[in-house]
Amino acid sequence: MTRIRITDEEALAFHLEPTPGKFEIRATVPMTTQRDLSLAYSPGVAVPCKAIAKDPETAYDYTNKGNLVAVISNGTAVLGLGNLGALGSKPVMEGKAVLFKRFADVNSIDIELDTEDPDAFCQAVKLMGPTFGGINLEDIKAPECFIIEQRLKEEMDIPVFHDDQHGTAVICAAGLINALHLTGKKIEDVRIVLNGAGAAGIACLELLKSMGARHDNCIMCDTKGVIYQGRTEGMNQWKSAHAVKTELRTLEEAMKGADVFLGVSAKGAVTQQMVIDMAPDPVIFAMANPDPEITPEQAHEVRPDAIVATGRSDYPNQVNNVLGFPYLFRGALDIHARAINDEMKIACAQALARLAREDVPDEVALAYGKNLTFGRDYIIPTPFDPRLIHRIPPAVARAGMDTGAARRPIIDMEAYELSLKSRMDPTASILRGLNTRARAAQARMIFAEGDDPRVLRAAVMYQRSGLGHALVVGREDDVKRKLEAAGLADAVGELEIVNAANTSHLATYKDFLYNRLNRKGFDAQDIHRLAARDRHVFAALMLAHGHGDGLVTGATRKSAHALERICHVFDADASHGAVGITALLHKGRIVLIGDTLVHEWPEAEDLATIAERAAQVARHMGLEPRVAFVSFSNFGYPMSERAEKMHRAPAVLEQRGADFEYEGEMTVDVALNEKAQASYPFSRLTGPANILVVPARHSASISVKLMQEMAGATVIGPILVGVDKPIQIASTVSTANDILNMAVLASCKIG
Ligand SMILES: NC(=O)C1=CN([C@@H]2O[C@H](COP(=O)(O)OP(=O)(O)OC[C@H]3O[C@@H](n4cnc5c(N)ncnc54)[C@H](OP(=O)(O)O)[C@@H]3O)[C@@H](O)[C@H]2O)C=CC1
Ligand SMILES: CC(=O)C(=O)O
Ligand SMILES: [Mg+2]
Repeated sequence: MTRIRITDEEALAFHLEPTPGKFEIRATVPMTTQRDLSLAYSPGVAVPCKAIAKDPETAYDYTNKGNLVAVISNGTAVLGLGNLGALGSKPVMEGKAVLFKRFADVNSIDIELDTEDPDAFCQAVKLMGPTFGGINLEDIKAPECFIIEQRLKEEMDIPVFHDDQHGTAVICAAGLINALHLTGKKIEDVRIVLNGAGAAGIACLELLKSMGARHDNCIMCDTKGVIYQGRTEGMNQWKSAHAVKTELRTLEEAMKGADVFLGVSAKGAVTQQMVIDMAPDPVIFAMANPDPEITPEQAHEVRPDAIVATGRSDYPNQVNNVLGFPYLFRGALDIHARAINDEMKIACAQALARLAREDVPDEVALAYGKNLTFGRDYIIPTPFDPRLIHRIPPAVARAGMDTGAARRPIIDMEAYELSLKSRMDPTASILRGLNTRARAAQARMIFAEGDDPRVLRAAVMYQRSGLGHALVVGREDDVKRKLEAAGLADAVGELEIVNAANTSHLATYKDFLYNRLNRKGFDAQDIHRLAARDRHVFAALMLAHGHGDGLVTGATRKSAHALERICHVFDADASHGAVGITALLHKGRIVLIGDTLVHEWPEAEDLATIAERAAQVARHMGLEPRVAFVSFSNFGYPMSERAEKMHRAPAVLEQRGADFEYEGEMTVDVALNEKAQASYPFSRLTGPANILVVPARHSASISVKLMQEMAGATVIGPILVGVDKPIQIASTVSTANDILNMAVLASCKIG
């Protein structure tokens, strides 16, 4: 697996841009008119207030309570970094909140409480109860976390769940079920050593014991070594419950002959010698974050037979509570649960373990960049597995209903599973799939505008994300200076800087260009100027000669200018069938619009070509194309000279025998809205269109920019399609991330 390298600067920039932090709040109701205001606020709001006061259960209907979880910490055990204080924990808590949203569509807000006093903490959380459907406690150190959770559970009527305890325990149990399955060992027989007797450690051991692990077979260690019966130093009642009668005193001694090591302690707590001393087929879950007790490389170096997992995303087998808390809460919220009980946790662990043993669908393999099959390097589902959202919450909800935790049981489980499937944003998986394909392609990407800091940052990201090799066209001293100014001084040696002065191919490039342009009014002097001084042309020449696999340009000059320069080297104009397609991503929907780049005023034949090219892009993105030729009229009414070509384009596609759905002409609402479509039952579209072919470039540009500015849609493109080699043209307002996206598209050869 390619390890993704990130620098401290990148981590800070990620948190700083586009706005400080990781999320914001959006209204789900219209707030534009006087009427909206009267309904959302005074006087309309009085009606649900009175209804809730009369019947508190209706809060789940009239407020966001039922899908809102608080992530609450006091920052006393932030990951494995120790006590960083309430404010110091905020980035982790914001992170948990966005994970809730991303993976299970649970709205979540982080709350950092500035107290280490359990009484004050409980009092604050308890008072917040009415606001939330659930409370996720996070990164509170032991033993206070046990006292806090216990008390809040008793005093609150919504699920209170300490993620570091139970989230971790559930995932650890799921992973262990499968690791033991692979090694043929039984939980009743294995010798388990657990390092870290805190929140995570105590909960892990408790859950494993409830699943059959034998007390005498489990040795728990902390900073003072083995927790044995009679030990007095650094003890508390929760540790005492796991003390065993033993002569062992150190972790080193305990590891001799152990079958399983579970680490929820600190970086580097395990040595290679300890791993050497373990029993055959040892299971090692080094779960400390961000750095594990021992790295998989170190463990495998001395024990190739080990099954190793960590808490990190950049190694196989990620045993991290991110696989649990989003889905546990999703299931609990959907039954308006009073609590998340042990049965719900065990159901979650078993469902996760089962899922990992099943056949992995292609889309997961695509997102992960390799085929995953149940085995030593795949004992637990990956966080990006799209099946998690519709497989885990139903298991949790069912267990909650069976054990009396549900306030509002789910009647139709099948419908519930379907609703879970449609909750998640399909655009995310498309973007992820493209990234994975790019990573597999390992393309040498030419970034033509090495004098622009955004381009340089994109090139560095491209290379450091393991997408391939970045070739930057620019002057060495200039690139170096700009990288240093961007805080990326260490990237200077990583990028390959290319220019007319340091290439050995300039003469070949000039000959090629001369042959293409000598009858278009360009003399030798013009050719030299273009090849040696114009970076768009130089970069295109590199690409044409195979000195790179793809090209990104257009961040510093208008796209029309960049395209005109590229046309000197490639047949990238309308007459050769080149087309620009822009993807709009908004509210979980993807719509492609064309032509946004090449054809100024396409005729019916050109419109058919645009549809074909767009269909090609859609299929590359994993979408089944449905094309609508859009205008201001529907199927010939009102008649207009301007709409006529849109009316004729479908017939052209029919003649060409197009193998995708297309229809027109129609208005945009009929194209995109199923209900509006129902008025035209003869239409050949079987659902809302995902490709809009518009009458001209101005209407394309207006539509895209309107969606971007008014609706906040994500825009990818224009994607240049129909040229021999992958070339993508960014725009002058592109961010470094947009430019990186263009490089990914070029790398996937979408175009
Ligand atoms: N992968 C995952 O999903 C999760 C991983 N974790 C990781 O687990 C670790 C502990 O978290 P948490 O339980 O919340 O923290 P706590 O502060 O509650 O507990 C930490 C425990 O680890 C022990 N410890 C610390 N350093 C060492 C060491 N070098 N050797 C032996 N024991 C040690 C402490 O011992 P003592 O009692 O003597 O002070 C204490 O018992 C962190 O690294 C965290 O990132 C936590 C939750 C989820
Ligand atoms: C993953 C997690 O919650 C932790 O390391 O604390
Ligand atoms: Mg945590």
